[in-house]
Amino acid sequence: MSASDKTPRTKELEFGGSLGALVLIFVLPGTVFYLLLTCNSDEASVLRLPGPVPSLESLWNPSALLILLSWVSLQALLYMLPMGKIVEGITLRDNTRLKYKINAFQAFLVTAIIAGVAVVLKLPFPYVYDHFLQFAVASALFSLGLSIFLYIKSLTAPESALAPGGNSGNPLYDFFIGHELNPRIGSFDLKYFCELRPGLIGWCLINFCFLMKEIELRGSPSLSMILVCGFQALYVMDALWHEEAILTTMDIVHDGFGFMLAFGDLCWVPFTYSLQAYFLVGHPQEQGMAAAVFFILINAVGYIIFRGSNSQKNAFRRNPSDPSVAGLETIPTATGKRLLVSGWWGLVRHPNYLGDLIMALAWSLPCGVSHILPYFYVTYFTALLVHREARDEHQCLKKYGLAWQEYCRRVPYRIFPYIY
Ligand SMILES: NC(=O)C1=CN([C@@H]2O[C@H](COP(=O)(O)OP(=O)(O)OC[C@H]3O[C@@H](n4cnc5c(N)ncnc54)[C@H](OP(=O)(O)O)[C@@H]3O)[C@@H](O)[C@H]2O)C=CC1
Ligand SMILES: CC(C)=CCC[C@@H](C)[C@H]1CC=C2C3=C(CC[C@@]21C)[C@@]1(C)CC[C@H](O)C(C)(C)[C@@H]1CC3
Repeated sequence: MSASDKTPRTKELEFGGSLGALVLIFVLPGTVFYLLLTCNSDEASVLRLPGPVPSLESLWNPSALLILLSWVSLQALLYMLPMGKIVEGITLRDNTRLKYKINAFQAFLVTAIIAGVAVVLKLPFPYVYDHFLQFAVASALFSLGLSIFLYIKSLTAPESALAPGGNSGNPLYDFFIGHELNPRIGSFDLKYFCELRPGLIGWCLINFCFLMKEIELRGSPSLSMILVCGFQALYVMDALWHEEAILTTMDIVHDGFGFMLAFGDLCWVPFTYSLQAYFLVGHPQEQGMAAAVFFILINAVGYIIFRGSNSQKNAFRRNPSDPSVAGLETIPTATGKRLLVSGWWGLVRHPNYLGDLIMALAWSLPCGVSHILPYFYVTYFTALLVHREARDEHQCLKKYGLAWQEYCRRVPYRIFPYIY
């Protein structure tokens, strides 16, 4: 291996370095349980402590762990089935390119058919609502176990396979960010698998279980529940349909696979992103048709900006002469790549984040304005994307230098036009 193949030491630590990583390892699971316990209480007030801490016995349910393991195994099986195409990822440090299976959307369809059969067989979907906290505990333990396995595995990985963002030499920090970039067992890519399948498809299934719980309690699903489940299902299906696009995201290209993404993908996403539907079961909200149309319009505006900008950049990066982007104004960079300065990417520097945030708001509005809790997602997501934008900005400045400065001059706003 030549010296340039080796992953250099990570010098600039993010998230407050190893102390920040230590705090987040406790704060992230703590937040999940705080939110779920609050949502379970009658008042559902984030400003009050959610009553007594549940006993350990009430948090632990071997059946929940067994169902979770069966779920992950089903998704792993669907991932491995010989369906879908194979594509290559970006070029790695050792000049190789990994191959990835593109079949997440098919996995979703098969899962939907299995769920449909389970409805006909009258399987007890509301069980997930009744034991939600126990599922969250099982999932948190599973992601912790996976992160420990990933860190131990990374200790025997070649130096070129380590993540540029998670090779600081500090075990705690590297455990949190992820030490190895693309950990694989044979051709099974653990990070790529976890990024979209068990968590995102699981999020949709959890929402569906909550909808079934509403039917059990009230005879039919509420309009609010239908809107929340519909909006979020559209978002998940969109992500699965455009699976190939995640191969160029910073999660796949820069961050390793460690506690942050393992916990994020397998516990944080399914158990906090489903909070609106969880809230609606215990705190029903009446919404009229006019309000529903308004929420659908907001979601549609967000989706058009999100999808339009992501597709524009993906088309441009794949082939700058593609007729859909060939007419757009660009600026050259020293790397040979160009930057778009018109179209969606001329509006703000992260139009895809703007669209994502508008959709996030549309997912909370059907839950009414009496509680703050259903607005957790849009609040957290704003913080996540502002932080993510700063990380990306830093990387782009390093990568493109003067050209990036010129882009910032031409497109002064980061996410919100004329505001930020
Ligand atoms: N729901 C959720 O929890 C989350 C959703 N997301 C969503 O994921 C999607 C992907 O986000 P993310 O991975 O953060 O990053 P982006 O898709 O925004 O990609 C950023 C990269 O795009 C390229 N780029 C930036 N500006 C330009 C330009 N003007 N012209 C051409 N290329 C440009 C640069 O890479 P290069 O030049 O090297 O190609 C830059 O590093 C977003 O829609 C985001 O909202 C993200 C995080 C969480
Ligand atoms: C607070 C915490 C635990 C941080 C971990 C962050 C993760 C939850 C997110 C990092 C990037 C993500 C992406 C998606 C989900 C959330 C995480 C994993 C994503 C799969 C959602 C669907 C989108 O369409 C997407 C595919 C663009 C997106 C990719 C990034």
